[in-house]
Amino acid sequence: MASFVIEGGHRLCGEIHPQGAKNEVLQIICATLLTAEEVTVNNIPDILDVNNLIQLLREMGVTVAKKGIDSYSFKAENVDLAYLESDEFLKKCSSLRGSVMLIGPMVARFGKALISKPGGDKIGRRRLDTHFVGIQALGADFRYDEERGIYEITAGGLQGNYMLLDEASVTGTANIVMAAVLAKGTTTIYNAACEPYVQQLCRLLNRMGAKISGIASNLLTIEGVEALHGTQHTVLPDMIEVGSFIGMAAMTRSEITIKNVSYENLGIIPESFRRLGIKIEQRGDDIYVPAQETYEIESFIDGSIMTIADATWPGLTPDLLSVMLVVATQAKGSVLIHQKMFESRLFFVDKLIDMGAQIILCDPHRAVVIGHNHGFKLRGARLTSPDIRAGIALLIAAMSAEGTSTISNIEQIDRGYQDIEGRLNAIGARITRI
Ligand SMILES: CC(=O)N[C@H]1[C@@H](OP(=O)(O)OP(=O)(O)OC[C@H]2O[C@@H](n3ccc(=O)[nH]c3=O)[C@H](O)[C@@H]2O)O[C@H](CO)[C@@H](O)[C@@H]1O
Ligand SMILES: C=C(OP(=O)(O)O)C(=O)O
Repeated sequence: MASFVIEGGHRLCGEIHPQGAKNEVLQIICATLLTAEEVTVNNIPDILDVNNLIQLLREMGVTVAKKGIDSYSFKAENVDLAYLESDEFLKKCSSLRGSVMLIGPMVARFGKALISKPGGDKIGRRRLDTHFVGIQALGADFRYDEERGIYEITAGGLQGNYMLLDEASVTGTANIVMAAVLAKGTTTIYNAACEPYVQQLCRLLNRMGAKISGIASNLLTIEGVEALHGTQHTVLPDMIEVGSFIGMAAMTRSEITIKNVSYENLGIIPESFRRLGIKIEQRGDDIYVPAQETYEIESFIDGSIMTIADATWPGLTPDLLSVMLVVATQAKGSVLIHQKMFESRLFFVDKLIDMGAQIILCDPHRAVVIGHNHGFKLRGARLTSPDIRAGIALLIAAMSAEGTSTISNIEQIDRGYQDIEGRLNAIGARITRI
């Protein structure tokens, strides 16, 4: 298990480039299974979750070629269906949340998918009902094999249908869309998730020959087609990384420029940081964050205390709440952070409290943060990274703290952030991997 040793108190200065979006690329890579032709994907981040998924596809028989520094081509001409039954495949799926999105394409193209309970962050219950109910609505049979602990989905041929999802699940919507593109007839998905990840998937599928309309809304209509063909795709910048860098700049009182952020795809993220009092300037497609000695959390118009809560898109992504919480610890004022979606994502605040932050954890979903307004610096500490976003939030806390901190279990951070210490050290951080 690797660790980061962080010397706190150094300001950052300069430009930083966000990597390609993890949650988009996981969908896109799975979608390449929908055709026997070559699909080239650009701007793929070099991170653990993505590399594991690429490796999994290779082992499934997909021809994967590295075309450039961040470009790969995928050709799923000879998929080894027997491998998909093997314990080895199922074990690998269980360590990777993104593997759940193999179901849609596999059922659509080969009529069968097996999957073990997918991995990912341990941040509370993460049910898969939406995925299975949606694919069942297209005519697939679904069975849970208790002995092997696996889900088995089979279909003689999928048939388009109307469905109203019980929740706007991101990966669930992706799975159903990928199944529906090759189904007979028309599928309508109401209460579909419409995060940029899903939008990008739909655009890719349309370039492959699919007929999807309603992209960016919560009502998707998919006219099934006989087959899909090869194409090219470029992954958007990772909006969670962009948000993480905004928070990092504010917390360390640094002046940085985040390059090529695809501003139009950031939704409410910039405004949410502005509500914490952080100044952000859009400069073309870059975000400039000036050095700020202080930032003051806004109140609501009626004077009541600000709440920052997650919601499905175009609401605020839950993946940035840990970062916003940490940033609030040095703001002027108070804020209620309300993590509605996940049940166990706020427990890392105990570590921030040990570092000197003023936080009241009201319940597993809500924490009140009373900012220090930089009047008191957090203290360096020995920390461990419980999940990817708490990990980056703790890294931010450590970078702003007095003294040296150690963060263990940084594999959690590596799941989603490419060479994070290299990129941050290049603009002034002092982070060592041991
Ligand atoms: C690989 C990937 O893409 N992971 C992302 C994806 O996970 P994932 O697709 O697994 O998450 P879901 O969208 O299915 O749901 C996330 C959580 O929110 C709850 N929920 C969801 C929708 C809703 O309307 N109400 C509700 O309460 C679910 O029960 C679940 O606990 O989306 C999450 C929500 O943006 C992000 O945190 C994850 O980073
Ligand atoms: C929760 C996340 O990832 P995963 O869905 O892969 O666990 C995340 O990216 O914040």
